[in-house]
Amino acid sequence: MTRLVILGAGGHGKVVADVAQLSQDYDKLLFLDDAFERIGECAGLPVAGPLSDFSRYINEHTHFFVAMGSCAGRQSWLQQLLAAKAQLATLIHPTAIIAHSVVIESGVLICAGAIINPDSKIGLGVIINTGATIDHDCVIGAYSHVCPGVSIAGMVHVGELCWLGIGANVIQLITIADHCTLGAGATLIHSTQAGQTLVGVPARPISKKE
Ligand SMILES: CC(=O)SCCNC(=O)CCNC(=O)[C@H](O)C(C)(C)COP(=O)(O)OP(=O)(O)OC[C@H]1O[C@@H](n2cnc3c(N)ncnc32)[C@H](O)[C@@H]1OP(=O)(O)O
Repeated sequence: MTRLVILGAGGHGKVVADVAQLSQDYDKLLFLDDAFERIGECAGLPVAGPLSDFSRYINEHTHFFVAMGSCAGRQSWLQQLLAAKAQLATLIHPTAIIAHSVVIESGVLICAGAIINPDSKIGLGVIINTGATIDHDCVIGAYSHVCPGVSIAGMVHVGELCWLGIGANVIQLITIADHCTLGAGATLIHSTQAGQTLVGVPARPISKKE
């Protein structure tokens, strides 16, 4: 028997549970969430306790998955799981199309209809969301979230903890530095500096709210 413990029982958790069930790799699934008493169940599965309970479930037959849309939240809980030597799952929807040479690290979710072309690398804890396309020779840095419908051209390097908003486009050979946010629908045609938020077509930086 292999069990999957999903950390986070929100909307993203439902998507994660659905992909896990379609994989048929798991006999038993359950959620942990700090709002477990209020939520009770998610996608018909039990929400058994708070996130910090994860260590109670660690054994050789249990995998863990962090189902949090927040890049920082995924980073924090994945680091705690790795420190506790928990086994991390990688979940890939059966309709995703992934070239053989693609390297995918652990804790990654690849959603329905995503396409990843040859020699791309997908880092720890990354989300490649519904219908996103990553072309050849790209690197997606750890904990980044490529939102639904994003199109990334060839040889693009995305840093860690980046959030590429729904429907954004990135032309070839761009480097997106760590901690950048690309707004919904943006088209990025120049490389970025760390921590920038960029919006529009072509994408330009906006200042962050205090
Ligand atoms: C399955 C899922 O649900 S995955 C989640 C998918 N969600 C997304 O992709 C959301 C992406 N987020 C966005 O696009 C956000 O608007 C952000 C992060 C870029 C900016 O958010 P905030 O920091 O709150 O900025 P705020 O809303 O105050 O806007 C600041 C300015 O940028 C403009 N702006 C914000 N987002 C965009 C955008 N996507 N395109 C163009 N302009 C934008 C605003 O109109 C505003 O302009 P103004 O100062 O002239 O009025």
